[in-house]
Amino acid sequence: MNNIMHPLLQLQQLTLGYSQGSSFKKIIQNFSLDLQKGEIGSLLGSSGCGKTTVLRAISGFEPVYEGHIYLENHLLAEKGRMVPPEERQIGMMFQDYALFPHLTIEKNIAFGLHKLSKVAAKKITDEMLELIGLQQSAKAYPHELSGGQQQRVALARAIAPSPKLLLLDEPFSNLDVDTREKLALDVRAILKEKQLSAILVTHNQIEAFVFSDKIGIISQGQLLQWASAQEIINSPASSAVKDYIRQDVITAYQKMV
Ligand SMILES: Nc1ncnc2c1ncn2[C@@H]1O[C@H](COP(=O)(O)OP(=O)(O)OP(=O)(O)O)[C@@H](O)[C@H]1O
Repeated sequence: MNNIMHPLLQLQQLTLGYSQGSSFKKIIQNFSLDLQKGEIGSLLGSSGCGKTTVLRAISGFEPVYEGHIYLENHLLAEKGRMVPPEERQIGMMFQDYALFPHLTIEKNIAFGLHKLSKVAAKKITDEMLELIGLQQSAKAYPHELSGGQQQRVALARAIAPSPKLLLLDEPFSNLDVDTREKLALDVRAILKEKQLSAILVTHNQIEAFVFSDKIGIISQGQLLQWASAQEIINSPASSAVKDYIRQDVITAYQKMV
């Protein structure tokens, strides 16, 4: 089956928002994008523009008021219909690691594998430990690792159950600048090695540019452009996009490619 004809994720004409008493506050409007299998996307925008709301609708924690969400052509959400989060096969990784402090690193990674046999879970856990380069820390506890190492464990735990899509909500933002850029590149390499599709939410332009195949620029609940970094630099969809992307980000990106 042709991936181009059937994107992994389709967001079609979404309206998202929150009920406030008897009224409805629209946060996201007319929001559409396609993510292909194996593609890494970012949603980039200033605080409060609605990035997390989109991620929460994809993961199944917020309802859709208009439009449709499809994953591998299966309808996940439309008005009045929500496939529960645990049935979506979508992995998640957040900024606050959310590791279990009383469990060792290997037990944290194996947490989502409880339906598998012990042998099968151990095989995947070992593979994940190798993927993130922390085999030596299997028996350690989270507090014994650095912030960057803890985020690697959070990544391993999120991808161990082989989700169809990984959602990352500002996963690098608690880390210092050097660590975050290196980790963003390491995580990208790991996702590419596993051919995993992902969407990152960030307000950090450099992070979005180095991490993603496609960048979605959101302003005031609207998707201004969904395109590769190079397309956004060469052909910004509007003056708002052109004004939004900082020159130092373009310079840094062009040095890297
Ligand atoms: N449960 C809620 N009820 C009402 N309004 C909400 C709720 N959650 C978020 N909002 C509002 O929706 C808007 C978008 O929030 P969202 O968290 O999606 O933005 P964001 O772009 O991810 O911001 P940030 O980068 O600061 O995390 C904000 O104005 C926020 O106040």
